[in-house]
This record gives sequence, C-alpha cells and structure tokens, in this order.
Amino acid sequence: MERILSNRPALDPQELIDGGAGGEEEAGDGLEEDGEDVQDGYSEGTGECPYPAETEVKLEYPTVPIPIPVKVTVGNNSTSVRSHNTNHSAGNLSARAPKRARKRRANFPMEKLMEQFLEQSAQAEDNFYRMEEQRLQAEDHRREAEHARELHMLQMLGQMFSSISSARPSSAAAPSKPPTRPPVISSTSPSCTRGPAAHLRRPSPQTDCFTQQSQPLGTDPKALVFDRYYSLGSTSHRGMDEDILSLVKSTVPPLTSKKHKGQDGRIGIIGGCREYTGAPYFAAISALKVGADLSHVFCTKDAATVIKSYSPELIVHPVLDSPNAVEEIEKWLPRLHGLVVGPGLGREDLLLKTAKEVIEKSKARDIPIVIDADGLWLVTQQPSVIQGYQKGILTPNFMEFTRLYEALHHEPMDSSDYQRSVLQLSVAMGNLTLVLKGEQDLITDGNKVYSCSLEGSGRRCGGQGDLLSGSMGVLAHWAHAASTAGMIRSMNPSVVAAFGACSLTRQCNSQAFQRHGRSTTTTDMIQEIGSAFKKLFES
Ligand SMILES: NC(=O)C1=CN([C@@H]2O[C@H](COP(=O)(O)OP(=O)(O)OC[C@H]3O[C@@H](n4cnc5c(N)ncnc54)[C@H](OP(=O)(O)O)[C@@H]3O)[C@@H](O)[C@H]2O)[C@@H](O)CC1
Ligand SMILES: Nc1ncnc2c1ncn2[C@@H]1O[C@H](COP(=O)(O)OP(=O)(O)OP(=O)(O)O)[C@@H](O)[C@H]1O
Repeated sequence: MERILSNRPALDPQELIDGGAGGEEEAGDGLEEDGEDVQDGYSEGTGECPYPAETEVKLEYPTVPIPIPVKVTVGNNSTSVRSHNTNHSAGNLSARAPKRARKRRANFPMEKLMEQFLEQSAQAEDNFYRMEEQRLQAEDHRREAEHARELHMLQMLGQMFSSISSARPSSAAAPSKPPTRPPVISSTSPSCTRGPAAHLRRPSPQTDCFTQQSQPLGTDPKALVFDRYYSLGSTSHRGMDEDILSLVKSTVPPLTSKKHKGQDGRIGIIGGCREYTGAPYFAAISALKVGADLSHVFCTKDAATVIKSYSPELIVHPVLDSPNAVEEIEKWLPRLHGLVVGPGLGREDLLLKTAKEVIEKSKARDIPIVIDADGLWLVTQQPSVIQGYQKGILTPNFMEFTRLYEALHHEPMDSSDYQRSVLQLSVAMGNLTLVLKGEQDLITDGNKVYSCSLEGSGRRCGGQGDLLSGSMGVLAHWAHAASTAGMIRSMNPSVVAAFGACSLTRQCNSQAFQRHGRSTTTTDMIQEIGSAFKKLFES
C-alpha cells in the first residue's frame, strides 16, 4: 500500500488551497442562493465525500479497500477528511445522494478534488499491479534462460567426457602418438644405461632410458614426440610434475657451512654492449639469486660502468671489445662452472667472433654453455660452433627459433606442429638441448619433447629470457655435476636444467604478477626468485 501511495501523483497543497478557496467562492454563491454556511457541509458531514447530484461521475473503485487519509487545508483551518473504505463510501453516497443535494452543490470543488484523488489512487494501484506482473514475467524469462544455459553446459560436459573416454583406448593402442602419456622416469630401470658421462654421447635408442618413446627420426617424427604437459596447478598432472621436479631438486647443492665461496657456482655471462646493458645484468643477477656464488659479466668497455652501477654484487670485466678479448676471458674460464652467451651481446662482427672463440675454448673445458639472444644469431650463422655439444643448451624465442630452423633445414618450419619442428632442429644440431620459449616452453634433446606450461602471466616485458638463461646457467652446472656424481641417471641433465629454469621463470612471473599486475617488470620477477625457487625446489 505504501508503494501504491508513493506512486500517486503528487498533490500540490497550493492546488488544494486554491480549490478550497474556489469552493468558498462558489459556496458563497450557493449561500446566497441556499442560505447555508459552507462549513456545515463539513461539520455535519460524516466524513464521507459529499457528491454533487447534478454531476454524473463514474468512479471505478479498486477491489481492495483503500483507506486514504487526506489532509485538506482551508484558510487557516485544518480539516481531516477520511475515506475509510471506498466501497462503503460508494454505498453511502448512493443512499444519501437525494437528501444532501444542496450541500453537495455547495461543496462541489472539494468533492471533485476527492473524486480526482480517488481516481488517481485507483490508477496508481492498477499501474502497480501491471508493473508487478511485468516484473514477474521478466523474472520467469530470466529463470528459463538460466535453466537453458545450464542444460546446454551439461550437454557439453557430457560430450567432453564421452569423447575423452572414447579417445583413451585408441591413444593407448597407438604408441606412435602418445601425447597424454606420462613420462617414464626411473632411476632403477635396467634399460637406463646413462652413466655419469653418458650425456656427452649422442643418445641412441638402445642406450636411452626412454626407449619406449625412442624411434629413428625419418619414419614418423611425430612418433618421437613425447608431449608432457607440465602444470603445477593441476592435480591431474601432479604426479608427473613431481617426477621432474624431484630430479631438479636432487641437483640442488645443499647449503652447508662446510663449503667456501665459489663452490656452488661461478657463472660467466658473455654479453653487454653500449645498447644493451640490462640483459647481461638480468642474466648475471638471476644466476646469483638462484644460488651461484659469483657472477662475472664480460662486456664492452662502455657497458661495464653502467652494469656495475646496477649492482655491486656483479664482477664486471670491460674486455669484450678489447684487442685481446679472447685471452682476457680465457684466463677466467678455468674458474667458471657455467657460461651464458648472448644476452645484450649485439651483432657486431668483432663481438660475435670473440663470442665464437670463447665458446670453442669453453667446450674444450667441458663447461656447460647456454646460448641465448644474440648468441643465437651467431649459431644461426655458424651452427657448427655448438653442434653436437651435449652440455650446450639453446634458448630461442619464436623469432630466433625460426631463423635457426631455416638456416639448418633450408625451408620454412611447419608452424602447425612446433613439437615436430623443435625435435627436428635439435636432431639437426646433434641432439643439442633446445628450449623453444613461448606460451608453453618446449624442451627437447631430440628424443622427446617436454612441455613446461606452468602458469606464468600475460605480462611479456623484455628481459624474462635473460632471467631464464641466467638461472639456466646455474642449474646446468648443478645438473651436470649431479650427473657426474651419478645422481641423475634417467634423464639428460641439460634437459633437467632447462626444465627447472623454465619452471622457475614462469613461477617468478606468476608471483611478480600477483604483486604488481600490469606494471610487472623483470626486476620484479628477479625479486621473486628466492621464494619461487623455494616453492618449486625446496619444499
Ligand atoms: N633491457 C635490456 O637490455 C634487454 C636487452 N635485450 C637484448 O636485446 C637484444 C636483441 O634481442 P631481441 O630479442 O629484441 O632481438 P630479436 O631476436 O631480433 O627480436 C626482434 C624482434 O623479433 C620479434 N620477436 C621477438 N620475440 C618474438 C616472439 N616470441 N614471437 C614473435 N616475434 C618475436 C619482434 O618483432 P616485432 O614484433 O617487432 O615485429 C622483435 O622486435 C639481445 O641482445 C637481447 O639480449 C633483451 O634481452 C630484452 C632486455
Ligand atoms: N606466451 C607466453 N605465455 C607465457 N609465458 C611466456 C610466453 N612467452 C614467453 N613466456 C615466458 O617467458 C620466458 C622468456 O620468453 P621470451 O619469449 O620472453 O624470451 P625472449 O624474447 O628471449 O626474452 P628477452 O626479452 O629476455 O630477450 C619463457 O621461458 C616463458 O617462461
């Protein structure tokens, strides 16, 4: 009722006063004619609306009785006129009409006012019910639509489940295409014959512990593809995640008070020129944050001061563009456990020539080498510089991968099948470990393809690849050391390191994004290395 009343047209009190005044005027006329006081109509009235006999007004009363309190002000006097029950009033009105004809004439304006008011009230109620009906209809439509959507989703789910259950037997029957099968990682398998130095040899199907996936390339390259979907967030893959994670964990050297500075890793970065000072810094500081004890940057003279100013923790050698650059760097090689070539190196011939010679000398010393960025430009020009080196890892982004693939295969790669392409390129590079970075990082040593798709974020700021290569430099050293010690037998240590670094980079990205959102930068990711590492490899 409150809502009905609130819907009624606003009555201007001034109108009522004016109406009352008009009534008085007319009543005055009536008094002259009838000799009766206007006020009598009210004082004698019973509270019902008086009705003019000569005016035919048809009132449609609402079915629900509506008590309508109306306060009418006439002059200085306030008179309450109450319509208790409109039905009741109607009956009274008709019964009393002849008796009160004269008075009604006198009260005509007030009656008209009341009549209008009642009409408006009835109309307001009608409007209310009409709107309420419309609202209920709209609500019904909404419920129907919701129900239909739920049904549709249930149907889709049903279809998905039925297709999954029907696909299972056929994929099991087709070993040449095993993308959903978990990897067999077993340190006790007798077929796994990788010894401490086995990764230095080109793996053969006979010696590889993943023999059930290994087939000669050429028959059906897809048959070699082992697609491992790595997602920590998904419970369905948790068991598989732990297989590789536990391998990475096993390579992490324990923190003890028995070691001296440098024993957990001395990493060298070959890169840093006038244009690019950030990239070598990111790589070098990431290596430190992952757990290397010392991080050396070999850069050009004009980049050195800049890089040093970023961090006092880095050892910076301004030698890359000096005439005896190779000799200067070679002096340090016996002390280095891992090398990262390329971040911010630039593409000047002289610098690329120095990088090439340093790679050759590092190979001779059996140092794990990660090649990224402009180092990959060099490999594209001269693949033999790293071809077949089992402690080498290439980390191309899509663009770098495309260049490299075309340089090796003399034809564009099949962009509909990256797993096949990455596998082919690795084989062409002598089973070199390769990481094709992207939405999923595809990792292979030419035997199978591992996919690291741990959730990162949608943020693609520059330098994430440098964090990856720097941390990979350390993990590669640890993995090869663990392999030499006989702690990793079931997998290529380069692949283990690559997988660990990809997971770490993505975890850093995810954590930094949670804190900084759109404004996440590589510096923010680097700050997450400690906790991301702990979460992945120390819990
Ligand atoms: N703060 C610093 O100091 C940093 C320095 N850095 C250093 O910069 C040097 C040059 O490295 P780089 O990657 O920019 O050169 P390069 O490979 O020629 O790519 C150029 C073009 O390739 C494309 N493109 C790239 N990725 C792609 C993808 N995934 N998918 C598809 N396309 C892709 C893209 O083309 P666009 O979109 O512009 O057409 C892009 O512009 C190197 O030394 C590196 O270490 C960086 O580390 C960053 C932080
Ligand atoms: N589309 C993507 N979705 C999710 N993560 C990605 C995506 N692309 C790259 N990454 C992550 O970023 C890492 C670095 O890849 P990116 O393609 O940025 O390398 P890059 O271009 O060499 O980097 P840099 O800017 O250092 O040169 C990858 O290892 C992966 O973890």
